[in-house]
Amino acid sequence: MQLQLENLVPIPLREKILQRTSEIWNQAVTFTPGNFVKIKAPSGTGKTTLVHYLYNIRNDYTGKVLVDGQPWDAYKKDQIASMRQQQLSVVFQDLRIFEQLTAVENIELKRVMLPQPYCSAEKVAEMAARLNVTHILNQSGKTLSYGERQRIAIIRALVQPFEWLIMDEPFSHLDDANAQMAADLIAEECRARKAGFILTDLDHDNRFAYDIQFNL
Ligand SMILES: Nc1ncnc2c1ncn2[C@@H]1O[C@H](COP(=O)(O)OP(=O)(O)OP(=O)(O)O)[C@@H](O)[C@H]1O
Repeated sequence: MQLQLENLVPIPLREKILQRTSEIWNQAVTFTPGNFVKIKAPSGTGKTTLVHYLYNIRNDYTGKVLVDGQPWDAYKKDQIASMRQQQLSVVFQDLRIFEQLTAVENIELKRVMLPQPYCSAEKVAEMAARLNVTHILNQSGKTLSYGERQRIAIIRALVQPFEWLIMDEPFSHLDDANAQMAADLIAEECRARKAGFILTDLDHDNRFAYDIQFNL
């Protein structure tokens, strides 16, 4: 799946953005399939806005987000739903854990979405062990700490097939050791699928061998 931006500018941030230079906003950008992409920016400059545009849950922009050469609004709802099941996965900054479900139910919801699950239940258990969250799998979503929610949201994003994984500050609640374990798992899962990712973050980091980095 090819993702491209063509002169993308968020309408609410237009004045602010056009006063400075950005490697993303108001540019022609092609994200090469399979690449590990980092987008770095200080707080409040639009990382979450960009992630929401890429996943097509917000569209208050001028310019275009092109998916396989077509703007998002050229696709029908069922085509977009199918892309989100098969080609595009996401870790939102606000994590979106369903609080009325347990941690493992949050993961299962995504895993069994397809008639043929991409991952086995054993694989989920293995990922949970790697990220040190086995002991909280049956705990209610409501009671999870932010660091636990973040690791559950990462596993949930990894149980489906995808060509692109979009992640908004995915390690913001994790210490360095846990962040590196999560990064190693993400890199392995992306390589297994020959998939790429687009990750936003505040600062420079060496957690991944990034193919390309942009300043927002
Ligand atoms: N729907 C909206 N209408 C108007 N302004 C908005 C809207 N959504 C976000 N903003 C503003 O746009 C700016 C960028 O917000 P965004 O959440 O994308 O930033 P961010 O880079 O992800 O920030 P942080 O690092 O704090 O998470 C902020 O100033 C925010 O207040």
